[in-house]
Amino acid sequence: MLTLAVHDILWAVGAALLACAAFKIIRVLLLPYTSSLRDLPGPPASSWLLGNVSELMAAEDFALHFEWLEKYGPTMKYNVWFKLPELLTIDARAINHVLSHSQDYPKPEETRVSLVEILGNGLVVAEGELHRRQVSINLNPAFGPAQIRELTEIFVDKAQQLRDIWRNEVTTCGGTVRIDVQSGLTKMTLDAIGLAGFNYNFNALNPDGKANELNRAFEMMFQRMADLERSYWLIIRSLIPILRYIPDGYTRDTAAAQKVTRRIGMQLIAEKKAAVRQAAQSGEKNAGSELRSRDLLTLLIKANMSPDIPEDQRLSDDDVLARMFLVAGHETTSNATTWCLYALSQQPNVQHKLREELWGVPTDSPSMEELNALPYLDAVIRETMRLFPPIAGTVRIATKDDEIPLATPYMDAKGRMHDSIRIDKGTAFPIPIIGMNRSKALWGEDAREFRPERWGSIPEAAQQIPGVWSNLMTFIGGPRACIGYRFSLIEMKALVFTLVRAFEFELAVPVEDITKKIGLVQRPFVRSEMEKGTQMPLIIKSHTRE
Ligand code: HEM
Repeated sequence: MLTLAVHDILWAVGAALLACAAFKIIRVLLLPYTSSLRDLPGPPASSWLLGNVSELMAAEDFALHFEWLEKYGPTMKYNVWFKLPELLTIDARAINHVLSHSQDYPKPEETRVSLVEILGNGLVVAEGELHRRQVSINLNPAFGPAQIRELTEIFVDKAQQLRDIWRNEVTTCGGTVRIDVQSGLTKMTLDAIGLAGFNYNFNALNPDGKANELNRAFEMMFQRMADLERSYWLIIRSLIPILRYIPDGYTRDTAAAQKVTRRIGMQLIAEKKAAVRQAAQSGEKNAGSELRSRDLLTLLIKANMSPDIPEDQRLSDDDVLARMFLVAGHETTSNATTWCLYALSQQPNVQHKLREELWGVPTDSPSMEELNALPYLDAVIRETMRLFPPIAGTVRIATKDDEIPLATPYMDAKGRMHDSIRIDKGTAFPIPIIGMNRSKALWGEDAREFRPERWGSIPEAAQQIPGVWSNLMTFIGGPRACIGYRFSLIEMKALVFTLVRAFEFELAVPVEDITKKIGLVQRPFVRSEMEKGTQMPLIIKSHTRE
């Protein structure tokens, strides 16, 4: 009797689950006819199963997105699998609405879950009140101009170390050498974030080229983050939570890497807490003058131990450890600098003009103020960040039905005009970083060209872009904008200053041979050497001044 009851209950639960799944599937399949996006203008789907996915995958460097935006206007839709409509808008007012209402538009759950697996429950993935508290209490001060000024010396030292390594190679090879600049730049930025972030020497720029234990663990984590967007298994796994319990190479690798980062991270935290306590006890007022005391982790620990912070608002050691993964920034900066050297290799006049400005500075080791006082360097960095944003796009999810205001009204498929987009709860809202940065409608006909001179006066339309920095979407905007942007910009200026003074750069392969693949960042590849992985081969020659 009891067996029968259990059996019946199992059947009932199974049937309920099946009905629930069927209801969800039917609802999704009906979206092309029920979604509030259905009447937006846009290209017809090529097939029911693939929508426009195959054309999108065949297009390079977002060319199709730009073609569509020019044809259908700044607010449109295209179709993905099963003809599901996907919104695409570069309307500055709409983007501003979404970014400034960050509580209503968080990151999608699957992105957050995947990042938590790799990074732990840190700032990049925290939402709501927890995020606000973490940023306002503990992090913002550590990323302000005063702190970044202190870190400039680290950036300049590390840039000079990279310059000396390349100079040796040039000398050994008799005057010119082909170098994969991306590899050296990535090592430099890892070393810089190690020292600036937590006074840890990754020693990635070491002469024997061997990676230390923490460096290897980080390499593994970044590799896994890049895989998130490339592997079908990982995409499916992020969408179906139960699959995450199946042990695979991915979980094994990330767990092993996390074990190493946790052990070394906790040891660093304990050392820094002891040092902060000791400094407080001995009344040391001058703790900020040493390299050890200016790293971001020490600042964070000091702020967290301050008597002004109520006990219940302090971060735990685990929270602090998660904050160490701010290194999420190092590959973005090296990637942007790689594309900057590429752009300069394509524009000898710009390279020459920049070098002349840099040689006007009477020191090899400039301060933050000296770097910021160079207008052409500034314009070159802005233009690089506009044309080559390391992160091409991101996405948010509407947590409630909403009406998003538009600067430019659109005409729907039935000929009616709308000055807002109606959006249903659960709809994805992409933030097309590269789409806005390269839009002809916003930047003018030469939007796809590298032209630092444009920064003398930017078009009025571009001035509406709600970016946290420089009317660009590169670091996005609103409460969830990148907090490391000042850090990156000065690091990049230190690198470009040091390298462009020392060397002349030329592309080592025909320009058509360079392509990009999107992982975590937009990585460069050589078409005829895909097996070598990501690289940016440049011919480097020492610059000599008469
Ligand atoms: C060129 C360099 C960089 C670029 C282009 C960049 C870009 C971005 C973007 C687009 C976001 C928003 C991602 C999203 O919400 O989907 C972001 C967030 C973030 N970035 Fe950066 N970043 C750079 C460097 C850095 C550096 C050097 C650091 C730290 C030292 C850093 C720390 C962070 C943090 C902590 C967040 C999360 C902020 C939050 O959610 O409140 N970034 N970054």
